[in-house]
Amino acid sequence: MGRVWSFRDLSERLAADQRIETLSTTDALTGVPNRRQLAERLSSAIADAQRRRGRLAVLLLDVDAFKQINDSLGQGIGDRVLVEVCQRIRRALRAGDVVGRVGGDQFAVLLHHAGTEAAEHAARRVLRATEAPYEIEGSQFTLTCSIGVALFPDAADTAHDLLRHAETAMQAAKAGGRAGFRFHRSGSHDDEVRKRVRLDHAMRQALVQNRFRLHYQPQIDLATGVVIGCEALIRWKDAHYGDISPGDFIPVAEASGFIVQIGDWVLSQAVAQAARWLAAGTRVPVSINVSALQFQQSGFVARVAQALADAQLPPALLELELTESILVRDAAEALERLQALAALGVRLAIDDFGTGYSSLAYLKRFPLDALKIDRRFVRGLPADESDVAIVRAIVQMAHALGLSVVAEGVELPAQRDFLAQIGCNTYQGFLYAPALEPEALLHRLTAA
Ligand SMILES: Nc1nc2c(ncn2[C@@H]2O[C@@H]3COP(=O)(O)O[C@H]4[C@@H](O)[C@H](n5cnc6c(=O)[nH]c(N)nc65)O[C@@H]4COP(=O)(O)O[C@H]3[C@H]2O)c(=O)[nH]1
Repeated sequence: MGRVWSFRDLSERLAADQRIETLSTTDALTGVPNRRQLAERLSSAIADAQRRRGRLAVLLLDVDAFKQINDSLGQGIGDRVLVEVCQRIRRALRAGDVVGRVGGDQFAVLLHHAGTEAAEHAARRVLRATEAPYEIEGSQFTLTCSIGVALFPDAADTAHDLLRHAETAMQAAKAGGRAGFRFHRSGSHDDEVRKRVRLDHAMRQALVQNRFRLHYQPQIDLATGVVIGCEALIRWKDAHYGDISPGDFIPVAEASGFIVQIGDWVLSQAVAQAARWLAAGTRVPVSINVSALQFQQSGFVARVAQALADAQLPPALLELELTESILVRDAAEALERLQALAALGVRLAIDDFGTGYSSLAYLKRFPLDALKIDRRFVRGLPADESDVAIVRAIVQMAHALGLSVVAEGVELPAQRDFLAQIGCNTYQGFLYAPALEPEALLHRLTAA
């Protein structure tokens, strides 16, 4: 049966809704916003400050040793203490500032338009106000509070993070002897810098102490299944840090410039290894990764020539993998350098193709031999339509330009089979083998 709503029903309903809304956003004991409402008000204040390029501060206050008050004077008095603390905080602040109860004995304060100085004044006022003697139901006592302060935009730019940082600062105030306040110190950036500096230092030690190794990942001809080359990948086992991935330390070396020395070491090690394999009767071309900074060194071409001469390696057994960014950055100079390298007789490949900006037509200007398709495009093969379209297009156009194509990161037979079917030339990936120690690679080659 249908329900007929009267005005009375409606107004009761609205009142009930209002009550529910109030209960879910207000702290029942003190009547101030609860954590949820405070976080909402903080979020909108942040959005507003962002628009105005303004500032704000969050204070997180915790009553010191509140449990003792509860235990010795009883929970009833404990509750009244919290109500009084809350009133004192409100009176110590400006009209527009917001106080909320965010935990048992924790209050948070949102100070609009406040920077360091204003936040410090407010924290001092709140501490003074809450430290004045209390008299509740005949009991007289004093208490202290600890406050943590976090500023927007200095410490964080979300309500959640500001509250979190204010809490950490409050805990620091407690650890520092209570009854005081602390600002959040944004250590994360400094920590990051320190970490990078330590890693850079450790890398320099590692090179001197000969802790780097090269492993070699086989590259397989898709038409014949024969290993026709390998990619040298650097490995670092540090005495203190353990195994460190090149994905972690190469970017640090690139940022500090140390990549030039590492790259030089890789070059001489890789050509020496290929020369040893050749001397042992196995002809395996080696590819090495060349960073942009290394490539841009004025002596780079001469260095490559020297390394080949030192190892007496035929240049055709060395391939340099360059990133697309090398071609895009200073095209005229890059072209000259690539021509000099091609004249030496080394092979040139573009690594991680598809992730940069160069178009295939643009590649025509450079004396390249191969393109390596980034493993991100290989991952979705053969099911992902867009990966299929991209890989197909790269293979077709590369072939039109006379370049051979190497697919990276092949992990599944279905990926390999699809690549073979569309005429891709070579693949590498865990499906055949990860990067192997030189002896293990030779073993795979001779056992095959
Ligand atoms: N998921 C998956 N990954 C596969 C598969 N097959 C190979 N890989 C990994 O893919 C990376 C391929 O090297 P990259 O794209 O040149 O990416 C390299 C390269 O940019 C850089 N790097 C490594 N060695 C050197 C080096 O000697 N010199 C320079 N400049 N960079 C290097 O570090 C990056 C990471 O190297 P690694 O950690 O050795 O990671 C290697 C390799 O171990 C596979 O089937 N699936």
